[in-house]
Amino acid sequence: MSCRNTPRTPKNPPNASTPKSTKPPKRCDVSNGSSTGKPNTTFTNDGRSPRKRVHPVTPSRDTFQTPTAPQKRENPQYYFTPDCFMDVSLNATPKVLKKTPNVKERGAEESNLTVAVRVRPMNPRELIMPAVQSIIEVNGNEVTVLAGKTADNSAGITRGFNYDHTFWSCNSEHENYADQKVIFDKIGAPLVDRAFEGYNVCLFAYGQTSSGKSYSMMGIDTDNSIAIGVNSELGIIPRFCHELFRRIEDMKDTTLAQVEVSYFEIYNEKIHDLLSVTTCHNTKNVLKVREHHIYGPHVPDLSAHPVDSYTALKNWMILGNSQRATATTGMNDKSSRSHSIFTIVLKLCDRGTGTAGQTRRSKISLVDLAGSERMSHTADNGERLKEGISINRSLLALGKVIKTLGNAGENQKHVPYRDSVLTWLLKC
Ligand SMILES: Nc1ncnc2c1ncn2[C@@H]1O[C@H](COP(=O)(O)OP(=O)(O)OP(=O)(O)O)[C@@H](O)[C@H]1O
Repeated sequence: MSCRNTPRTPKNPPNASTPKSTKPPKRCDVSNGSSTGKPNTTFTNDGRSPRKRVHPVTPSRDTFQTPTAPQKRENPQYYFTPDCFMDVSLNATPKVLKKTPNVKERGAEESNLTVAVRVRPMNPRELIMPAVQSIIEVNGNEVTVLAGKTADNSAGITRGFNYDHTFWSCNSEHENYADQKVIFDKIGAPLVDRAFEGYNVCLFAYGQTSSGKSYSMMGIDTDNSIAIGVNSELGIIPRFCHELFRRIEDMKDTTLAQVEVSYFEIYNEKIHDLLSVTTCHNTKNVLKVREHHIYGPHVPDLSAHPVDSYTALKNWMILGNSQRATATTGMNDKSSRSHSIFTIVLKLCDRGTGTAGQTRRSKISLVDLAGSERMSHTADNGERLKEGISINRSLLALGKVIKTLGNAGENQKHVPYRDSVLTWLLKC
């Protein structure tokens, strides 16, 4: 589908199949993984608590039209609202929204925020370091850190932390070993469900540098095949996209679906479009964030690309990954030097017998954050140092925002979203 504020850059990259227009609604989840024998965390917010505003989809920018839509065109608010902020169609509001109990009534397990921790195996660098051993243990949903453990296993201090999910990925012989498929099934698949119900979802990976965030989110494409089953190293994002199109195929007789993707990075507090076909590798255009008076911060000039198959989407994903800023640091041979945000907009319309069916729209944000780092371990030259400072500063801002939201209570304090581009954009 076409977006008023989103210039339609040239079609799909080489090999991409013919695009189809589509624009979706939203839902939100977050996830992060761990590394270095240390846990990486994954937060998921399935947006089960309805996104504040629910309103009909505007016909001028949506292929799917509702009978009442033409009236909305006369309202300037609808004219200038970016497509990415078009929430769930009023008529198609999922029933679960209406049934959502208030916070006091529901248990923690029904929270719309899920946090998972994954423990990765030690890497070759850690394995050859003298006297290095794992200090993490996972039991059920608890992670235990043996903070004072010594080489001879003498007494130490232990600390336990509980999460919604914990994953042990250190040795494949372990009975609870969690591979990429297990991670997706537990963390990613429920978000696909929510997205098809019309919620916005956001999943992000958070952790220190080299903890395995990119591995968990994107994984490794070992055989360049579109078949997920034969490629065990693929991460949550490709699996999510594959599952999305599998379900669309299953429901094609009853539901018309449109999918659109965007991919951008925040590098040194600047936004770069990773899917811009006009971008030269070393001269990326810097995009601006704009604050919409109703729908909040957005990136008006970000390109959005309609896709009609997993193959087409994968071509965009490969292009975006190739343009992402990475570098070798003292901690990671291919360290992400930017936060990347892969966005899918899914729009579903029931094939009704009448003139127009009901529309559900969901925005899916899959975020691979850059890792926090100690300058003494990673920063070996001026550029890395500058990147590291920027990364740490924005992660600090993210921490402050999460903390403020968590402590907000009834006396909601000022939430410092504007302290970094990342938190400003994630505000919506
Ligand atoms: N669960 C895992 N199983 C096997 N290897 C892993 C796993 N997690 C991470 N790795 C490996 O560890 C290394 C570092 O992982 P990755 O690059 O994903 O870390 P990162 O957290 O994204 O780092 P940065 O923040 O610096 O970008 C990679 O070589 C990756 O293949």
